[in-house]
Amino acid sequence: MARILILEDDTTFAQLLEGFLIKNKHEVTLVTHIRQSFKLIEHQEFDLLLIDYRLPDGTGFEVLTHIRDLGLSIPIIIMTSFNDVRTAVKSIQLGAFDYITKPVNPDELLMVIKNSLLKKEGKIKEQKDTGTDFIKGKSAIADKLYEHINLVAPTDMSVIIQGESGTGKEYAARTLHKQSKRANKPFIAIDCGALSKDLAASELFGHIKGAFTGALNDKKGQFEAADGGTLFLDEVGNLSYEVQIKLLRALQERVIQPLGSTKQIPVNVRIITATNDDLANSMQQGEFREDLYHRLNEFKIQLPALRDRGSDLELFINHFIQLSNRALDRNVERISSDAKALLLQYDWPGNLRELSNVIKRMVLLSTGEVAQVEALPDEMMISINQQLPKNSSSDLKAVNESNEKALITETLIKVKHNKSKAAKLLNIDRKTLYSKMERYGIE
Ligand SMILES: Nc1ncnc2c1ncn2[C@@H]1O[C@H](COP(=O)(O)OP(=O)(O)OP(=O)(O)O)[C@@H](O)[C@H]1O
Repeated sequence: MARILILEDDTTFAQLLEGFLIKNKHEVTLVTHIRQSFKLIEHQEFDLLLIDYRLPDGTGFEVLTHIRDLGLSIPIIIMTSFNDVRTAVKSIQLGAFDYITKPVNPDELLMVIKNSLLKKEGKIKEQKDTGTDFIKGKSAIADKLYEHINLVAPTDMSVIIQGESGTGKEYAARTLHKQSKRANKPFIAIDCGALSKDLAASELFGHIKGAFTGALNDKKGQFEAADGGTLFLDEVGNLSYEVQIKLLRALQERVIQPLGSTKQIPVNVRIITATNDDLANSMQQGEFREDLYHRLNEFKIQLPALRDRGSDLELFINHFIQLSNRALDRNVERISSDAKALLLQYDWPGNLRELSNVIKRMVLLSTGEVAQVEALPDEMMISINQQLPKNSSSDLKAVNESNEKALITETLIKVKHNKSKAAKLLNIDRKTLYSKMERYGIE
């Protein structure tokens, strides 16, 4: 049983959710506005927040930032429409545990809630710690990436890992650590995006009792905790200017000074940072210190977007199917050709994290050995169609055929593969529909 706060302004949907979660033995509180949720969070304890992204008095981001500023560690799940997946992915950077796309599938929701609660209790080991769920890929771009990783890993150089959200920056940082001389010492990952301005310095460098209101005991900072090992600073661009100065000093002088203390503590830490913004740009705008940037950027690794990884996409699809089969006790052996065609066409703005979520949902919804297109979010098709105008082909026949194929597939999904209905909507007869489906290889 968990105490769940639902923040959702669509009251009918919220009540449906409430009923469903109560049936599954959770305790539920419903609110429709952000300001109501702030009041409740201050006075009541919750195990989990389930938040709609678009709300009447703001967005889910404001709740995430508020929770972060309060220093609370309640898992937050953002509910969003498929079209907002880019924003949902951003919410993960701000500390959300996960996101779920609307229309919410009940089984998927229960799975995400269960994972969040287990993670909160520390009952699931971070998957990222194990070596078996990691794959490299076989594309030319992956070869280049691992060539760079292998080159720089054994050195003590500071590395900046740059890449869009969900491309696997933390995975890459762990790989660098594992392949370094520091492998037997700690690897500590800090999400700078989820740290409030006030807490960041104390988290990194520690504090002594009484250093500020609320500092009831001495606290060791992560720099000290990572001594001898690697400190991974994710979303480093979010650190405030004051913390940037302290960080630079720690790197240059190899000592840290906990807040409120006069003691200098020597530290030996390798720094790996990650960013999905262009730090060079923040630097030009005066938001990120140039001296710190150069100190962090002794070597840069660029992680490719999933859409640019060519044949790796199929490898990752199969990999995530295997992982999801294991986690969800399913037995999906393959995906139908039209589902596969969709997965290969989509542009994956949320990269590997989004792919992993979509596949997990697909496997969850597939009870047989073949995952069908119905197990993919309908909106994915719409999004693919919006991508189509980018097709720069000057071959009119090819463009027409590709549009026709997309429209037929989309309609079939809409009518749940009822061919008569699809033919009617498309304004063609059934026979023509069958022959077109055969020509385009639509199952
Ligand atoms: N090489 C890999 N092999 C298998 N799975 C991977 C790999 N890299 C990333 N993933 C998957 O993608 C998810 C996102 O990876 P990760 O957290 O490292 O991305 P990120 O770029 O650090 O994201 P963010 O920008 O949001 O911080 C992981 O939880 C994992 O499921």
